[in-house]
Amino acid sequence: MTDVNLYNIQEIIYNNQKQLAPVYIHITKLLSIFFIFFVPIFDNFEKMTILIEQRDLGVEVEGKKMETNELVLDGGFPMPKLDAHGGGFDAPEINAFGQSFRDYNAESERQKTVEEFYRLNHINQSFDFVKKMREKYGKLDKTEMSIWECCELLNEVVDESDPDLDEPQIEHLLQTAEAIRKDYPHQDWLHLTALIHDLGKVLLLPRFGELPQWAVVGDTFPLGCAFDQSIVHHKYFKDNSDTYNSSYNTKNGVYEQGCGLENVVMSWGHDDYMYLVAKENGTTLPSAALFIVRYHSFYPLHKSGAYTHLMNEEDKENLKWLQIFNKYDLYSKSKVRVDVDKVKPYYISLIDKYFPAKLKW
Ligand SMILES: O[C@H]1[C@H](O)[C@@H](O)[C@H](O)[C@@H](O)[C@H]1O
Ligand SMILES: [Fe+2]
Ligand SMILES: [Fe+2]
Repeated sequence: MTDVNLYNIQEIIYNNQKQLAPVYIHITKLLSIFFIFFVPIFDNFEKMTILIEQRDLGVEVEGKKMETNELVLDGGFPMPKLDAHGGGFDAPEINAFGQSFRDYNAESERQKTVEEFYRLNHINQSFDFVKKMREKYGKLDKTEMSIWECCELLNEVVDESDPDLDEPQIEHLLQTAEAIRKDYPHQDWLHLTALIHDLGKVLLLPRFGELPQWAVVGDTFPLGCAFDQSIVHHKYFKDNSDTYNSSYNTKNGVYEQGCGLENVVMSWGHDDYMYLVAKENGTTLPSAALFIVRYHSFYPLHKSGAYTHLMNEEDKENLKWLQIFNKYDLYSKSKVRVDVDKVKPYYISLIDKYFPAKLKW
């Protein structure tokens, strides 16, 4: 009896399987179609999301929206599409103090220090002041040292203009470099650019004349033409004498449309100084790297799209790299420390590749 039942059950299953066979085949076919056609589409949805996100970083240049994901060549350095790093860097929404990044009006103790910084910065940065500083520091007669020695000096430097970070600056250099290295593993020049971009902050140290914070850090802006409304705490320019100089207070001021940023006098600080150091010591870094170092604090341009009428074609190309870099410079700021000894050999090898052993500062 049991045997018969078992046999019957087996037969039922067998018959069912025979009947279901075409259904199974159908399901298998459907699954293959799904994997062949739909999975890549879903994959692209993900990439599209990234592209849209990146488009917000685009800046309008003479009425034309510049896309940061265009494939372009820069001095022989192929520019990867922004989605090439497959997801990439996740920009956090809040900084280490629980506020959104670059919120210059958030109520906090730090906000007061930052605002006071910008008050002094906006009163004192003038066309004449910058001319004098460029001449003085352009001599590079302060000291001689390697790039890594300079990184170590930044152990002692804290930036009062920064609402998002109060760690020693060497942490910031390594955090930026490591974050960009993760997403752009083959662009070693970009890793090194990140490492050196803020080295100019040594101007705060006694050996470099101990300049006040307002002459070293903070966002930068052009002198010799009108101060754009997008500059942080713009109101303090009312006490800057350039505001009342009729040669300097028009849209173009002393410049011509499209003259190129290299002909524009920028407020003095760590960007321009480090650019001078790198260039005069004969770095082999590409022009996009020098552009990043020189204009990374120029938020009115790369974030707000102001002053684009002063750019030339080369600036427009380089701006795309700057906008990629900026994301890492800003959003990698955190309390998570990088293991300096672990990453040091890698950065030393890059320094050897792109810089002489000793530089004049
Ligand atoms: O406070 C920050 C800091 O000083 C950065 O190094 C500079 O590049 C930024 O533009 C500035 O806003
Ligand atoms: Fe900076
Ligand atoms: Fe920075």
